[in-house]
Amino acid sequence: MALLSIRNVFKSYFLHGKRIDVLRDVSLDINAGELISMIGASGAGKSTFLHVLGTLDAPAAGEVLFDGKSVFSMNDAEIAEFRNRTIGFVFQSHYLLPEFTALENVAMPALIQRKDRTPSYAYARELLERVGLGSRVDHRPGELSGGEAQRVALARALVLKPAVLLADEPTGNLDPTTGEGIHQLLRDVNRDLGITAVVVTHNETLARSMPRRLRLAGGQVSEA
Ligand SMILES: Nc1ncnc2c1ncn2[C@@H]1O[C@H](COP(=O)(O)OP(=O)(O)OP(=O)(O)O)[C@@H](O)[C@H]1O
Repeated sequence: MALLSIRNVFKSYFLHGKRIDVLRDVSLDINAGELISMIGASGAGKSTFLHVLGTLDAPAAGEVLFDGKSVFSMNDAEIAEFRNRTIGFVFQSHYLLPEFTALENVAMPALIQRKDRTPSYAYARELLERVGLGSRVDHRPGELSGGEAQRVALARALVLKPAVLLADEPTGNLDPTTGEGIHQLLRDVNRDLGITAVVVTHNETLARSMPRRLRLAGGQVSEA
C-alpha cells in the first residue's frame, strides 16, 4: 500500500470574484522511501500541491490518505497532531527564530512536543552534525550563511523523526553550488534515515537527479 496518496483532489482559489482552478482531479501514490522532485512553471500550483499533500490546506474535493487512512476525515486537532508527528517541512525561507541558536532552533519542535530537554538537544546536535554544522551549533541565524541557515532548517524539519519530508524550493534563495549541497543532503537523509521526500524545485538539473520526477502543469501531475 502507498504511504501517502492523493485521490481525485481539486483545489481552487477565489479572489476578487474570480476562480482559479489550481489542482484539477489530481491522483498520486507515493511509496515509503521514495525521493521525488516536482517541477512546474511559476504559478502552476506546486506549493498548493505540497500544502494539500502536507495537510496544511484541505482540498475542495478528494482525499489525502496516509497508510490508507483519510487524513481530512479527522478533526482539526487530530490533523495538526498527525502533521506534527508525521511530516517535516522545509520552505524557501528558513523561518528560523532569530533570537535562538542553531541548536535551540533545531530542538524547538521537540521541546514543544515532548517537554523533555536532554534527549532533544542530543538528537538536535546529532542532526546538526549530519548536515555538516557541528561547529555552528551556537550561532544564531544572523551569524549563519544562507546555505547554513537552510541546513539548520532541514535539521529542524527532521527532529521529530517524520516519515515524510516536504521541501518547497529549499534552494530557491541559494547559489547553484550551495543548492546542490542541500539536494545532496536530501538524498543522504532519504537514503540513511529512510525518509520519504518530495522536493519542489525550479532547477531542472537538480530535479533530474532525483529517482522519481513529477511535473505539475494545467492543474495535473504527471511523471516527468
Ligand atoms: N491564497 C491564495 N489566494 C488566491 N490565489 C492564490 C492563493 N495562493 C495561490 N494562489 C494562486 O494559485 C496559483 C498557484 O499558486 P502556487 O503558489 O501553488 O504556485 P507555484 O507553482 O508554487 O508557484 P511558484 O513556483 O511561483 O512558487 C497561482 O496562480 C497563485 O496566484
